[in-house]
Amino acid sequence: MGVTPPFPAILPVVRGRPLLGSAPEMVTTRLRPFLTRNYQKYGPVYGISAVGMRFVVLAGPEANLFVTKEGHKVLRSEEAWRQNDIEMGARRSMISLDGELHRKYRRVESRAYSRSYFGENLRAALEVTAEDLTPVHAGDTFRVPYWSKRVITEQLARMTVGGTARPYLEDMLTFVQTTLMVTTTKQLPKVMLLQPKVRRAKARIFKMVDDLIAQHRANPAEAAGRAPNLIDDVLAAEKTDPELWQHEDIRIAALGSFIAGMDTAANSLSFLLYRMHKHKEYLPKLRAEADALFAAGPPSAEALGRSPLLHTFVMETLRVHPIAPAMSRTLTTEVEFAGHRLPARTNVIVGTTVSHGLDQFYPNPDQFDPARFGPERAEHRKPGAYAPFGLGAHTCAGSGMAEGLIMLNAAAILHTLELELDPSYQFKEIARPTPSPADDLALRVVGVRHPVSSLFEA
Ligand code: HEM
Repeated sequence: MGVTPPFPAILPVVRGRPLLGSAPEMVTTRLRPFLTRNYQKYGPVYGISAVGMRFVVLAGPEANLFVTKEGHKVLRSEEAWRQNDIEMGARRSMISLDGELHRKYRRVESRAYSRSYFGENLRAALEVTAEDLTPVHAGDTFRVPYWSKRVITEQLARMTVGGTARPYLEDMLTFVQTTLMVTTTKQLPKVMLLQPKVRRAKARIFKMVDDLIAQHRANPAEAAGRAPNLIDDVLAAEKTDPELWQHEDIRIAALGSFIAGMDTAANSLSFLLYRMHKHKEYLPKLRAEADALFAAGPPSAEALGRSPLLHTFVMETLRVHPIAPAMSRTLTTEVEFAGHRLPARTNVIVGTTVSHGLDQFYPNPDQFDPARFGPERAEHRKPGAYAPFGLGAHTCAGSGMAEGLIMLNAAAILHTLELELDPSYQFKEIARPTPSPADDLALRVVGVRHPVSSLFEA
């Protein structure tokens, strides 16, 4: 981050703790309630400081509408993500770019993250789910966060880069989580990147991706008679614009689905599994939907999206447990927002999910209630009310893939297993760096409802 201009004179400023400022509240598990409390106290714009850094928060529906309309003209992503590129050995990546270059990268990379691409590769994703459900038996303990990470990471590997992440799961988690916690959320000191296990993980992951890139070069999709994936798309772009795509940039692009999608989608799936079994009155209906989905073999992506209760459950889970509660940006120019003039170079935090906790949109917002998203109430439809996938130019490029994977895995679990949450379990969240249920979240396998093979049988 660059030098932060002083706060404008009349801006309300949150009083933080001595030296630390509001840093302890900026951990991702505490950020949304903190930004929401201060939105309710000060309105849509206020200042906060954290260990000597100043940020201006733009929050609530006002901020969401402002970013949607004006964000591409006045907000820059580079400062927030540059350190991550450097640590990943790249010159640039989709998320750290702005303007025309960002649009170019996004055009190339987003096809392999899209809903339709997910639909074309659904069977490959379901094969991974099946592999990881097969060893589960009645009486076992189903470790929710571990199972979700293992399955989603492998699904992303097979679908987006045509490889396997099985031998690299621990390396992938160690490298990506530590790097993001140092460079992006800044909750760990830089020295953590020097730990031997992080350096070893980085070397192994880079080798895995470099080998995949080499294999794709040697066997282009068309010649090999297979459908192109993310690496093929990037290599095709390199051919037309070699200066834009040097090896390091291709490598970070190939790692993109893991950096952006592994923890985000897995943690959301874990929250969903927790919610489905905590609010167990919904389970009979959820199981009936899942059984109908698999009645004639694997469902289509469209059928998954049309499952009314499962879909609203996912939406409500993303409202209550958004894994990216806010976005970090820099103002490229002076702007006027909610009656305040903010100078160029101001570090802003856009509290995109503050609206998720406001009574004006979601009556009784702390209550988990999937019916909010049903056609009668559609509480999320009001402008600026719902943004679990961010807003503006950098809105999640993988939202279609994420929703598809989360719903597919949840439906397959509902169809095959009867799981139960211990009623005495005390739910805890951790920030690594995105919010996740704590590692001890587990469900008891009461029984097997249908064999895993039934996921594929017509
Ligand atoms: C429920 C799961 C997910 C959530 C809630 C989520 C949320 C987000 C958010 C909020 C952003 C914007 C970050 C910012 O502006 O600073 C983002 C960006 C992005 N996400 Fe996701 N994400 C999820 C899963 C995924 C998956 C599975 C993929 C890919 C396989 C993915 C790929 C991306 C990419 C490539 C970007 C950068 C887009 C750009 O810079 O233009 N995400 N995501």
